[in-house]
Amino acid sequence: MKIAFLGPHASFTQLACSQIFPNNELLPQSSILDCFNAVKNGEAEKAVVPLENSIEGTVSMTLDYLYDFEDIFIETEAVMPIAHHLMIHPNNQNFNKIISHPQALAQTFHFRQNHFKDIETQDFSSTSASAKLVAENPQEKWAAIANSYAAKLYGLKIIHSDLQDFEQNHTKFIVLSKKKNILHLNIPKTSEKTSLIVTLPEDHAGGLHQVLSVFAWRNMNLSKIESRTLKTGLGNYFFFINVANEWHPILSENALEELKSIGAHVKFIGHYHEYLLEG
Ligand SMILES: O=C(O)C(=O)Cc1ccccc1
Repeated sequence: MKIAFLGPHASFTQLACSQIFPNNELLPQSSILDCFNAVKNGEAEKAVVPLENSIEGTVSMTLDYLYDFEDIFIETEAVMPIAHHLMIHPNNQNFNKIISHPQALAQTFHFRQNHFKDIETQDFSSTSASAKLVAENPQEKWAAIANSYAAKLYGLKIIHSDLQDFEQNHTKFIVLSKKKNILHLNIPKTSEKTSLIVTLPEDHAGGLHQVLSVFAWRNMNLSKIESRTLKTGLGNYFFFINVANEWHPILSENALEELKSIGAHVKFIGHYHEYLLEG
């Protein structure tokens, strides 16, 4: 099976992907958008992308594409511990710029403030892309923030380890597919959930309260609700909602019916299990 992932090789997403799909053909993509498109166009059967980090929060691009793309569903969610390291080309002694994925730069903000306050930073498409760039440009005095596997693969020297600002640093990765399918893996399972994207009909007092009450009186436990801009104007949002309980078919159908009857638009994103990966 062909699996797209946010590459190049040695990204955190690849470390997650190769644990979820150990014996499959992995197709590195240069952006999260390319991962969604690879599934949409049938170039890959599934894709793995990051959704949320325990320090920095949601990867907003992933949330936006879950809203934008028709018929792309979450099949599973996998949580992996994240450790960041600062690395340079072995021919260099020092550096004048740090490059990495914006999530990695954000997760190491305090470390950088304390140790390298005046050093310029630059966002890059992934941590492994920045490690690769440092390796390919020894004439530039650049450092990358990436994982230890990237340091090894691209021949870089780690000069600071474990830069993440909080000891507990985990990222949730999701598996995308065109099928409404539950992926069963042979690794420890932590929970089961359903994801929905809800948009309210119009701005009126109690609109969100009405939506939430649909779940509340059915005793359906919500484990996440996040608002995200619809990009149609300030103050217009969609709501990404996780229902934590098992998805009881009749109760859930009724809930969806009631949501429709109050004028809310509901997009089903997936019913799936959450697994725990190794770091
Ligand atoms: O850039 C990567 O390696 C990714 O896979 C995205 C990411 C960045 C930082 C933490 C977790 C995932």
